[in-house]
Amino acid sequence: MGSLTQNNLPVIDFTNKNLDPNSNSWLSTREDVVRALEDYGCFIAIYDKFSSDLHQAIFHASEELFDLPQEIKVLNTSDTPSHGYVGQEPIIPLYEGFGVENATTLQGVQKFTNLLWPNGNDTFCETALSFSKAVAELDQMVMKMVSEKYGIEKNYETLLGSMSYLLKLIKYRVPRENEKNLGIVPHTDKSFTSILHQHQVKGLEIKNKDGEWMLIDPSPSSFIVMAGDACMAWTNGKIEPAHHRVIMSGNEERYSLGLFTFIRDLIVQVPEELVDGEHPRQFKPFDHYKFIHFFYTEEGKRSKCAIKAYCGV
Ligand SMILES: O=C(O)CCC(=O)C(=O)O
Ligand SMILES: [Fe+2]
Repeated sequence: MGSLTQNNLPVIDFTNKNLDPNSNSWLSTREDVVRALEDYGCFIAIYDKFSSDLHQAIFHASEELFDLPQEIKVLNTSDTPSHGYVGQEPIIPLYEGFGVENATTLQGVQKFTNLLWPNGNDTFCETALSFSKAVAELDQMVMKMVSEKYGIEKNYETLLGSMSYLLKLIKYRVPRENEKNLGIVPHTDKSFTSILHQHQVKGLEIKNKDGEWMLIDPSPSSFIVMAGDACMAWTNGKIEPAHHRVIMSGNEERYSLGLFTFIRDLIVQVPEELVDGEHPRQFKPFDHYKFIHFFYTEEGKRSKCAIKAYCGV
């Protein structure tokens, strides 16, 4: 168990297992999950909770979305920076993304759908909702394992009550002549956790322990589970987020999806269980959405590690 790797990144199988809490497979998977997150800040989950039909359907829906005219696309706005439509940004000209807030609720997805398709789009709505729910289930399983291992389940349950889910649908176009092939600059996610899913075209690279960039192969049952900056603060630095980037190669446009979790309307604190003489508190209590706003200030963008700059002790 846990010995499988892809380009040196751990691969953890969540399929065909009895993953009831306290079962043997739950406990052994829990060990693998925590080790992977502590060592790499991420892992590749093999997860077949949804069918390959859903995989096809969600990317089909995504193509349809990106084909909308620009004046419709920009209707996808948000009070939170980068949670709405982002496109034609000078530092990442190949990148285009939509944000669906509250994506695990019918209300959230419907709000998005009704905005972009005034006559409705039930297929998009159903597909995006099923996808978000299935991926959120994986996220909750992973973080329950982490919280059990650290003895902070109660604290996690409180966070869970305030969790909000952002679905991002992302497209990278092919670079034009004389344009760089950088899809997205190296970064760590500002989320609590992120789960990425790719469609056919490679491009996602994750930095491993040795500082090498690992290219992650797409597959309909592969999901990249990553810790975000907020998870580092919550775990008092036990789990550090992975640096990742997208590099385009070849002549095909690339589609990807991400489900990002954020904690809304609750001050996040390092659990007492993770603080002792040997492990002093490294982060002050913080508001996750205020942290995101901070990240998009000049000071936030300039900082080497935004979460430490924002609430590090
Ligand atoms: O497109 C991808 O695979 C990565 C996207 C990403 O890193 C992000 O949106 O934060
Ligand atoms: Fe990212």
